[in-house]
Amino acid sequence: MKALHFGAGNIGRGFIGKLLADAGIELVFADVNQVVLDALNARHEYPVHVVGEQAKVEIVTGVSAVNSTSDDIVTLIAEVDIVTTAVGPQILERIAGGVAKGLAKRSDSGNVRPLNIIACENMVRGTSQLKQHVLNALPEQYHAWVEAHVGFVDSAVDRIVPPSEAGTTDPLEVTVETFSEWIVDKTQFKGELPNIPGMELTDNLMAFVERKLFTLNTGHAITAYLGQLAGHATIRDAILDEKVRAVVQGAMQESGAVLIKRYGFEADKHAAYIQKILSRFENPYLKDDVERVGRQPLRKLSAGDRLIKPTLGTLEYQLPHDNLVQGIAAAMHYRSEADPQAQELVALLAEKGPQATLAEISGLDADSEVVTSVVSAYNAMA
Ligand SMILES: NC(=O)c1ccc[n+]([C@@H]2O[C@H](COP(=O)([O-])OP(=O)(O)OC[C@H]3O[C@@H](n4cnc5c(N)ncnc54)[C@H](O)[C@@H]3O)[C@@H](O)[C@H]2O)c1
Ligand SMILES: O=P(O)(O)OC[C@@H](O)[C@@H](O)[C@H](O)[C@H](O)CO
Repeated sequence: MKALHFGAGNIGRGFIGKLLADAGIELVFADVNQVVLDALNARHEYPVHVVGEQAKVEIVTGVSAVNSTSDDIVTLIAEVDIVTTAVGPQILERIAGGVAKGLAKRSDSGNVRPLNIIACENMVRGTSQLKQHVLNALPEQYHAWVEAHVGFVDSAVDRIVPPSEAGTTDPLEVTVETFSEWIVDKTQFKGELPNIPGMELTDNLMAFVERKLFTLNTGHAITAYLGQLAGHATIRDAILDEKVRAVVQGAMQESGAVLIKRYGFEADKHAAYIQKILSRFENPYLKDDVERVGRQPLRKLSAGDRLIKPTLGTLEYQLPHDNLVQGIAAAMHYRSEADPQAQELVALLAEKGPQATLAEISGLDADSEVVTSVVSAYNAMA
């Protein structure tokens, strides 16, 4: 079996690529970072530091890499059995053109072996969105062939992988927590279901995607935003701050109440899931900066993402959302010189003020009660 994985970054090297390579699948990474590409092709292996009470270093072997903007992608997509991505939601549209060309070549060459494509991004049904971008880039004549031979499989992916410790000189080294979870929608595969240890199959993916994105990522983002406001540099320091922790836990519970209503989760199991997540945020072996977790605040404040979507759920079921409101207000205070979306947020706030800015980014009604509450919280935090 052969796989092409887009994105040799933290989750690509530290989780998805590792699982594929560990399963004995011949793995090629596609990326745009020349330093990483050169190192992968020079060494064909890299170390993964799995940190926890029993730390270990695992070596991923037998890997190579190609530039994601080269025609190598087209050739590879025509021949591999599985394509995965971990590039970031905003990059999916950029890789779609290469994927479309590869699918056309695969069809022209008469390769009818099933191909499955799995986007492993923090978004709801990311692979379905990638599929739409690919179809937009693919001549109509190939669409029926793609429907017949290519599975676009949605997934939920969970493992906290910050960038490697400052000070390492190895561009491939990656540090990961012990916990990991990769759940894929088994109803969307073409051909036989793959047997990849660490990949779980479900026919109820939406429940798992929303449980992960609207619990872990909701809490993570609020930890980052409130943490930065309180002067903390890392997620661990932020979550050990009792004031931050109370809001984070409260927001995960508010979001959880929506998930329990929507998906029928058992309340005590969901409460345990939240406690486990809080302990993962506290992990003393990981140094995860609030700037990584808070990155791209406009994406995180958009309608379908981890802050607004749970809040809309509380409105739908008439449930409390005071802590989510605090989290949204803190997100609007997020600042990062290195983050273009943080800069855009600052410009929008200066031009339009908090009420119109939030309405524009989130799609919420500017005159709604929830926007009024966020603006009051935002002003109080200032
Ligand atoms: N790091 C985590 O803890 C974690 C956990 C779960 C999910 N995710 C999700 O995984 C995705 C990647 O996150 P990450 O933390 O690994 O980010 P990252 O920045 O470490 O990795 C992204 C990689 O994509 C590469 N890339 C950019 N443009 C590309 C292109 N056109 N073609 C191919 N590669 C390209 C970058 O060079 C980089 O190596 C995001 O959607 C994120 O939400 C991350
Ligand atoms: O990757 P983002 O920017 O969507 O979110 C930042 C973190 O919350 C995220 O990367 C988590 O570490 C990850 O989702 C854990 O599974």
